[in-house]
Amino acid sequence: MDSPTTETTPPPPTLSGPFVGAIDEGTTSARFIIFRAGTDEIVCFHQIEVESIFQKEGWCEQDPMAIVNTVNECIAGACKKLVTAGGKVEDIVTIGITNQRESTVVWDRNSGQPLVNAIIWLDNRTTSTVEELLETIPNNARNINYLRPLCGLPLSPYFSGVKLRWLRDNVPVVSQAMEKGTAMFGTIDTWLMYNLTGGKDCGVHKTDVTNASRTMLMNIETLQWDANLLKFFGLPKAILPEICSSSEFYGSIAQGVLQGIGITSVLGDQQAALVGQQCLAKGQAKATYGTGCFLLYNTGPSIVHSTHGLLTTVGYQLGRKAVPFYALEGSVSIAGAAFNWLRDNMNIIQNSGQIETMASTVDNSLDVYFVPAFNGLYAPYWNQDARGVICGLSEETTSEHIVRATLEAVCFQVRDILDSMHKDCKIPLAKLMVDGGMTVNNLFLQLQSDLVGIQVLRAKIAETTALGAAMAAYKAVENRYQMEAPLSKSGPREAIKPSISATDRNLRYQKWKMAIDRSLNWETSTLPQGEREAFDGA
Ligand SMILES: Nc1ncnc2c1ncn2[C@@H]1O[C@H](COP(=O)(O)OP(=O)(O)O)[C@@H](O)[C@H]1O
Ligand SMILES: O=P(O)(O)OC[C@H](O)CO
Repeated sequence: MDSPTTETTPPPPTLSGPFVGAIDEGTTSARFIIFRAGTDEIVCFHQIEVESIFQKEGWCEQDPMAIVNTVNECIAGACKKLVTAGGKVEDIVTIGITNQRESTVVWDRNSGQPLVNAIIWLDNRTTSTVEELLETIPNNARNINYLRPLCGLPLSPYFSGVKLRWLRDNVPVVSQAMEKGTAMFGTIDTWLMYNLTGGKDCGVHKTDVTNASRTMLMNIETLQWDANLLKFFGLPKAILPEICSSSEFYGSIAQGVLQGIGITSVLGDQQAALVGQQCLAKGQAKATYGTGCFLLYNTGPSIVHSTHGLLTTVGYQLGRKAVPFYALEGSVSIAGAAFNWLRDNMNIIQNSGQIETMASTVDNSLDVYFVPAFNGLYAPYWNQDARGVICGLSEETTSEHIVRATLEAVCFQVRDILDSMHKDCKIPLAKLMVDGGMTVNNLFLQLQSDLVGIQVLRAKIAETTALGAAMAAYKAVENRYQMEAPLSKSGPREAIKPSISATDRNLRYQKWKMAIDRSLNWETSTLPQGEREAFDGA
């Protein structure tokens, strides 16, 4: 018979801490990942898809409460797995937040409830707002780059300031709350932080420099909200969160399984991936392929203003007194999202596991080029009136060719960006570090290497975004921690090298450019006079 002590004493934990947790709230899914502190070892994680709502053509929303609930479920799920695996939740020393950027939430200060659905970053409803704002630029200049010297960004529906202005102009409950001083604005990091730290009762209202640098409202040099930018957009400062560094104490979790644990990092997901890939020195770059694709090139403490369509953004600031590091960014709005479209709208695939299998059954895309400009084209074109086109269809074209052309479309968009980076920075990249959901696809990485003519290095772990948030969070609580130190699974990364000739590559890129030409300005293109009359008369 067991002794009484054996019966009452819990088994000793078999998984020892310290651990660091990271919330990664992406466009397609949310996850909570628990790392062994100071390493890239994932102890456990829990992931749940987040539903997007498409009310009208070009619109994309998410329910802010569903985002919070999903994140809480992910936290509970991962912590349960930790305990099942023999770990202790108390050994989670801190947590970080990383998030889809630019997506905009407005809520009521008194109730803590959202006033509207979150407008997601790739939502295109604000094209008319951009047009109206362009009209206000002095000397009738209509220059999308007018605000670049202040915020590093072109005027585009992509950024939060434009979305916020649209809400002010089109949703009375928001404009009234702005006037009364009861509205609060946040990107997804801020909304999560506010809810996790107590909501209307004691929730903190803060963001970090990387997320703030995507609003068009923050001055890229001072890293503070800018009076001239606020005036341009006609927005009140009182609704904005306090801007903090990416690695410092923000607040403590108010309830639930992690109650009392501090939140000590916030980074936009692309900047978090830059950190997670350890691109911590000037000249290093990474590309993350998720819903969209985002290539960030670390420019060190200097601000480089692009003249070739890239964004100037904050890379990270790891501590209140730390020097901010900047980045040049090339943003592609539709990358993995094109496969969601093939699945949900076209029924060409049923799941992402089929993508590589299908695309591998054909040797090439049979001269099919797909520009998935569903919501316009971001870098380097910044053409909000572009729309998707599929060119080169023939009787022989099959769904396999279209799937392969979709993979190639992401690769060509990355080439567009790398060409711009080369022009802006003068030094061509020798290697590209890659991560994100699409990089499990081996064929895709080979195509990326082939179509750009560059060595592609796959990250050791897929979750570099969460890892970056965990690294920045741990840095804030453990000052002996060296972020540049090798991570536990480091060692040589898998390298994929180009396997086609430069002539072939350049020929195919020229065809891509022809497809791009057909996609640009589609929305506003007018029919030739005769055809217009025939159309109107029909
Ligand atoms: N094997 C695959 N091949 C190509 N694309 C894939 C594959 N697996 C997933 N994806 C795409 O990757 C995206 C999800 O990646 P993820 O990094 O989780 O995105 P996010 O951070 O935006 O939520 C989806 O759009 C999906 O279509
Ligand atoms: O959801 P992802 O990972 O494609 O990232 C979204 C970006 O942050 C949008 O700028």
